[in-house]
Amino acid sequence: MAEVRLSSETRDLTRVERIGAHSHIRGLGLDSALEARAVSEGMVGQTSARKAAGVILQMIKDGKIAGRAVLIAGQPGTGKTAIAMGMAKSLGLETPFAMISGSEIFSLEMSKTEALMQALRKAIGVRIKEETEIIEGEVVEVQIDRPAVAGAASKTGKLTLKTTEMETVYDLGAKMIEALGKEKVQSGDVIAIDKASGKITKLGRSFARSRDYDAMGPQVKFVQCPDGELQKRKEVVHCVTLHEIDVINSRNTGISSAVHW
Ligand SMILES: Nc1ncnc2c1ncn2[C@@H]1O[C@H](COP(=O)(O)OP(=O)(O)OP(=O)(O)O)[C@@H](O)[C@H]1O
Repeated sequence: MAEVRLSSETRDLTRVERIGAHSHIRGLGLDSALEARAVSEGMVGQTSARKAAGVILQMIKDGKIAGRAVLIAGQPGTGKTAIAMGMAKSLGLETPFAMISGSEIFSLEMSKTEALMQALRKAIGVRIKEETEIIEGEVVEVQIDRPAVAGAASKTGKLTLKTTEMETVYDLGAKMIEALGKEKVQSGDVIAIDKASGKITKLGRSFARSRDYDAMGPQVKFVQCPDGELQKRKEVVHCVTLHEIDVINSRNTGISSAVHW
C-alpha cells in the first residue's frame, strides 16, 4: 500500500539572511515633499529613483495600492536592493524583507515553484492580535531552595510579587527558576509573566527602588509599581510572516499544514 504523507516539515530556503551589505539603509531619505535629501537614512545619490520609490511608498501608506509588485531594473550594484530595503524600512520596523538571488531557486531538493512560493510567503507579514492572561507586578523577593545533594531533585522556589494593592507568593518550578535567572530578575524589578507560555518580560525597575544604588547605568528604566490585580488580561500583537506560520504548523500538528485566514 502506498504510504500517505499527511504533511512534510516546511524546508527553509535560506537560513542566513544576507543583509550585512545593507545594514546602513534605514529608509529612503526623503523629505516631506518626497524629495531625496543629499545624505539621509544611509542613502546617498540615486535621487530620482528614491523619489519614485517614495511616491509608491506614499500610495501604499494611503491604502491606494496593495498586492502589487514593483520591478526595479538597472546595472549591477546600482542600488536596486538598497531602494527595495529602504521602502520596507520606511513602512515600519515589522515589515518583512526577504531577499533571494537567482541561483537559490536552482536546487535539487526543492522545485522552483516551492522556492519562489516560500520567498513570497516570507515577504508577507500578518498581525495577530490575541488576548492573553499575564501576571504583572513588582518583585518583592525571589527565594530559590537548592537541593542539599547536587542533582538530587530539581530546584524549587517562591516568587513574591506585589501591586500597589496586593501581594501574592507564587510557587516556582525548575523551568520558571531558569527563566528568572536568564532574565536576571531581582527584587525591585517590575515584571510581566505570560501565563500560557511562561515568558518573562522585564518592564523596568520600580521607582520605589530608585535610591537603592548610587550608580546606575543609563539603560535602567524606572516604572511605576503596577496597580490593581496581579493577574490581568492584556491584548498583545504578534507580527509574523506567512512562512513562519507554515514552519510552526508543519512542526506542531504533523497532520495538517493548512492555515485558514
Ligand atoms: N543610494 C545608495 N545609498 C547608499 N548605499 C547604497 C545606495 N545604492 C546602493 N548602495 C549600497 O551599495 C551596495 C550595492 O547595492 P545593491 O546591492 O543594492 O545593488 P543592486 O542593484 O541590488 O545589485 P545587483 O544587481 O548586483 O543585485 C549595497 O551595499 C547597497 O547598500
